[in-house]
Amino acid sequence: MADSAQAQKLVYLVTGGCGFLGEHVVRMLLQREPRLGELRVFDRHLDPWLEELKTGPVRVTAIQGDVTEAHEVAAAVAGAHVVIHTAGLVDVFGRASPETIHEVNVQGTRNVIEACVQTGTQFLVYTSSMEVVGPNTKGHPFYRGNEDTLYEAVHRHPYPCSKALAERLVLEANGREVHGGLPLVTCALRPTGIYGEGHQIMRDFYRQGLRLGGWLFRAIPASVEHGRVYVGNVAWMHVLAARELERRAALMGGQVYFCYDGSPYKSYEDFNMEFLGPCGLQLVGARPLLPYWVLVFLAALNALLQWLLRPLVLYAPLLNPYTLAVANTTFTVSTDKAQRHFGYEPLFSWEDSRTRTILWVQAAGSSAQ
Ligand SMILES: NC(=O)C1=CN([C@@H]2O[C@H](COP(=O)(O)OP(=O)(O)OC[C@H]3O[C@@H](n4cnc5c(N)ncnc54)[C@H](O)[C@@H]3O)[C@@H](O)[C@H]2O)C=CC1
Ligand SMILES: CC(C)CCC[C@@H](C)[C@H]1CC[C@H]2[C@@H]3[C@H](O)CC4=CC(=O)CC[C@]4(C)[C@H]3CC[C@]12C
Repeated sequence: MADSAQAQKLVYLVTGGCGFLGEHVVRMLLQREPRLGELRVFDRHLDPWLEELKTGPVRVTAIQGDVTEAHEVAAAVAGAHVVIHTAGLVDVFGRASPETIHEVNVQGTRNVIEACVQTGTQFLVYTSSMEVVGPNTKGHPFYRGNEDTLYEAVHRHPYPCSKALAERLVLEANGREVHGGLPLVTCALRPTGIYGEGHQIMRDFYRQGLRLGGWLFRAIPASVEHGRVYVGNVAWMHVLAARELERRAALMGGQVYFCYDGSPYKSYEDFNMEFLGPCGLQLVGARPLLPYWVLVFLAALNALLQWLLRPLVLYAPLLNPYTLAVANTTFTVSTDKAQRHFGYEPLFSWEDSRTRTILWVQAAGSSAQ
């Protein structure tokens, strides 16, 4: 697509395009990618809002499919110029089995790579995660780190294990020859905790706070910083990376980029209060109300109950040993690599991101969606 780049209309495929992040990527492409000719949205579950998008100038093709099915992926990838692979099983609560998480996140990614190679698609952007790095099982802090910061990445939980393996597959595939003889160019974007319109855990916290009469109770010390990034900026970073991969293949190919923006460094709960506070909730306690060992005990109890009840019912509360460790370990990034490599600047300021999220929480919290 080199010479006629300005004129040629491109075909993009977004896997997981109906998910929280995927929807934002899809809408961002339609708004901000002038070379877009066709947008293929591939997901296991197609959402009704896709229908509205079909009336615009860009051809939007909804494809119901499963990334674990190699033939379905190959059919969707055939003829695409760029793939943004954001589909994944995000489960840190024990809802799915480790085998299923591996199958979707690792084998699904392998299928996407092989489909690119077989069909001649040259550009692949993969949605990785901060979890590929940490927090690690030892609870070491990662304080304002960047892509080159040395950190002992040790995983045991199926989700980070699967994201780390999948990211490695994507990076190792960079440079492979695709059908037609050209090299595959890949990169991986690593969001920290994403927030914004569509963030289900935020909505759940809001509803829980309403049920408790407007109160939430501090569980984690305010001094523990947790990295967060606005979904619109994560989507924008995907769109920009996908666009620039062709022009800057030598620089960007095989690289990883943390996703970042101007969101403040705060604890997980204090950050959530930036949105839940204006929606009428209050966080009780300058310090955690329960001693940490009680939380550790409750998290272990939840894990035991999950295991005992599994034959009868799925018990998957938010608090378990893994989520407690993540929430209780400082992990924040400070980097400008995406700016240096492909000119990324956040599209949404912190104030914009905050306002948009508050409006969504207010609407989502009071409706049944
Ligand atoms: N939510 C977060 O804070 C973060 C998410 N990520 C990554 O971002 C990506 C998107 O995550 P979210 O939007 O939060 O999750 P999500 O669950 O809202 O979206 C994932 C989408 O993938 C689809 N999907 C799942 N299994 C599939 C399969 N077998 N075949 C086809 N489609 C399938 C789902 O139907 C869903 O629409 C994931 O790869 C996740 O690992 C990375 C860092 C942080
Ligand atoms: C008081 C409790 C201990 C609070 C529980 C909060 C947890 C449910 C969430 C705290 C940190 C979140 C994770 C973090 O933002 C990093 C993530 C990256 C991903 O790729 C997927 C999601 C997640 C694991 C995210 C999940 C919820 C938390 C564990």
